[in-house]
Amino acid sequence: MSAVHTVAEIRAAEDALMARLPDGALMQRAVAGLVTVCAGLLDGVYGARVVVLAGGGNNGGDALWAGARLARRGAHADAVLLNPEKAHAEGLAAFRAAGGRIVARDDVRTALAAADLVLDGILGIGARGGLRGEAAELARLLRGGRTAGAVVAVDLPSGVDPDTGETPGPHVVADHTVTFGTGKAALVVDPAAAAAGVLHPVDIGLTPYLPEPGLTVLDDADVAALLPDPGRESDKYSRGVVGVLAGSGEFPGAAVLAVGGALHGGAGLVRYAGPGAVATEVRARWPEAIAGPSPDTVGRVQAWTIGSGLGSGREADVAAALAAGLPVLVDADGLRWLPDRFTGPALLTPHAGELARLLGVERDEVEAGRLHHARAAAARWNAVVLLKGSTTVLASPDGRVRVNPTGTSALAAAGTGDVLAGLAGSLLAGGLSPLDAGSVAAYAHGLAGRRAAAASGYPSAGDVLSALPAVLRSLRGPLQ
Ligand SMILES: NC(=O)C1=CN([C@@H]2O[C@H](COP(=O)(O)OP(=O)(O)OC[C@H]3O[C@@H](n4cnc5c(N)ncnc54)[C@H](OP(=O)(O)O)[C@@H]3O)[C@@H](O)[C@H]2O)[C@@H](O)CC1
Ligand SMILES: [K+]
Repeated sequence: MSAVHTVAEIRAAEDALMARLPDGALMQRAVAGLVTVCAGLLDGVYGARVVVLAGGGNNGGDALWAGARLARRGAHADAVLLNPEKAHAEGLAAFRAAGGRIVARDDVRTALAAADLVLDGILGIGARGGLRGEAAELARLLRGGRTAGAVVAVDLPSGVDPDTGETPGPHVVADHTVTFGTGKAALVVDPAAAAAGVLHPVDIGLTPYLPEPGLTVLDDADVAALLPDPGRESDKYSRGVVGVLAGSGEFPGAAVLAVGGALHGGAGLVRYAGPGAVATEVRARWPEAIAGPSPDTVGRVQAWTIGSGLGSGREADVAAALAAGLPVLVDADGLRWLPDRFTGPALLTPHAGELARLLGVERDEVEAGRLHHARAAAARWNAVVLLKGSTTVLASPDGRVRVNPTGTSALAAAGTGDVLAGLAGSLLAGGLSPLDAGSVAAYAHGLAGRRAAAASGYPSAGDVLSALPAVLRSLRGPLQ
């Protein structure tokens, strides 16, 4: 599991750690990690051209110290000082002593054009708002492809908002980000995360001083530990029975895909509720599913998945499924008929457009502030909100957040959301909490998307579904 902390938490931990260390020692740990990554990216440090962009804070200090160390190893190091009066004094002295040169304003373009590596030390966790003035102009130059070399962001791409993942204005777009101590929301939540490139975490000894993280990113081992493990003694009922209320005459395929996702998510039994013609299609594809015309008639379940392809005029069916008071997942068309507030375990799985409609804002606003809007909806409906899209975000009403790291553009295809809804509903029926069910489902779904994309250029939702069993098997091992 990787952890993400807020700037306030990082500052408090740094203060506690620095109190036990000699002056400057923490920065030197950060710089050592930064130099190692830079050296690895260069085709030899000796003779390489390195340009340091240094702002007036400690982020600029890191970059200047790193430039100094690379210069000592034979690199040609140039620095652009954005705020010369405030430049980090020790870092600048070390840079000069190592032979580094300060670039005159008129020569910045030329220096960038010749650079093998650019170190972005304009702003780190001290950022407030997007880049302004000359810093904004530099970021534009970098984005305009004025440098052939790699852009390496120090701690964060300058100008992104560390705690929200928002990009309030001009910012650097990096090829790599070397980040210190712990993760930041900006490195895992779009749109900021898209500016970070490849992440290189550097341990500076902060972990013992940091609190439990409010935001986490799961890995394979976390997901394996969370996946329900049916014992040898279990039967189909103890593994969980999931009800799927999905599909319509207009969208029968949504029901087929959602039931397919549910069948592969570990539940022992899937009960489908929907119109006869759709039920016939569902049974033709999945003879193991049981079907009935409505939530009331289909039999007992332990969780409901509601919404994929429901179309219009299904309010009564949705109300009937919700009335059972069971753990529930609501997706797609089902989101039109939410209760005022959930009182039991609930997982909502909107994409940005659906969440925008729920909250009465524009889709662009949701895309620009994914964390904020997912949290707002979680608080408003007392439900876990899984906001789909680039960097899927899950916000729980208790304040916890998870970000899914396995997303892929392969999932941007019709029907993949139905598969996810079925899968997550199945995990709910298997006893997982909405936050665990949503994050495990998103993780496995992303891996299935990647696996399907590796096998076929542009995978369909059916391909993603077909890839799920192998993904789940590789995560949890075979059933005993
Ligand atoms: N603490 C430690 O020991 C360690 C810290 N470490 C490193 O320190 C970094 C944090 O350093 P930091 O706190 O000095 O803040 P930083 O990100 O350099 O920015 C502050 C400067 O930016 C300016 N500024 C702000 N917004 C702006 C804008 N929109 N556009 C333009 N300017 C803007 C602001 O100016 P002001 O507005 O105050 O005049 C101020 O000059 C951290 O990310 C990591 O890299 C590591 O070495 C590990 C050990
Ligand atoms: K930076």
